[in-house]
Amino acid sequence: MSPGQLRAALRLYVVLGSPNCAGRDPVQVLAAALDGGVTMVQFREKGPGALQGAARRALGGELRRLCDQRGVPFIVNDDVGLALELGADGVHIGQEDEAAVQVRRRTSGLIVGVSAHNQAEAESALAAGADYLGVGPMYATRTKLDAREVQGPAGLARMRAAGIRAPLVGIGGIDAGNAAAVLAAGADGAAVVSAIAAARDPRAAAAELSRATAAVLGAL
Ligand SMILES: C=C1C=NC(C(F)(F)F)=NC1=N
Repeated sequence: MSPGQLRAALRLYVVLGSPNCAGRDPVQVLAAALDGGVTMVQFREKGPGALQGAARRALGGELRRLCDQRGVPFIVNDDVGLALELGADGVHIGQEDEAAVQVRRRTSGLIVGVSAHNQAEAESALAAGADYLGVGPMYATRTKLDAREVQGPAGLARMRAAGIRAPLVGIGGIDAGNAAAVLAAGADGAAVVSAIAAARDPRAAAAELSRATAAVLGAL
């Protein structure tokens, strides 16, 4: 996938696992989100109640198949072995995870995304071979229990001003009401968890976010 294709894929990036789906079947929630127009998917089975072992692998396989059917890139969070086992299109790792350079070596050809909270982390991740950066938290987040301090879209704008040209996606507390500011700050897309996965109507929530992100990118 070229950097240009990756930028387009990052426009509306849903990140989810069973703990984020408000008790609903994550497969049904993802199918609805895909119908609503999400452009990339991250399987992040983490936090209280997360599946482990065979159940985790089975859910990952079902979500992978859904994305395959829709031609949407499927990324696995943290677990490189699971990403390889599921034939994922990529992996997303945090600063505390296996260094991007090791991951790059083990996953030749896969998309490698890395979380970055500041310029130094962004530069080291890109030097290690990251294909895109997840920058946040943009706003107060309901999902990540150990989130770093909220930096807002300004934090992402600072990275662009400092010369970071790589594909960037903002994450943390993003919904249809505040997504535009993240893209206007220079992000290629918005990564969304609860605003879609916990929505009463995930398809409608994804469609509203898809319109919001397309409108800003179209206007830039
Ligand atoms: C901790 C994370 C930070 N950023 C991202 C994403 F936005 F998708 F790149 N995903 C994560 N799991």
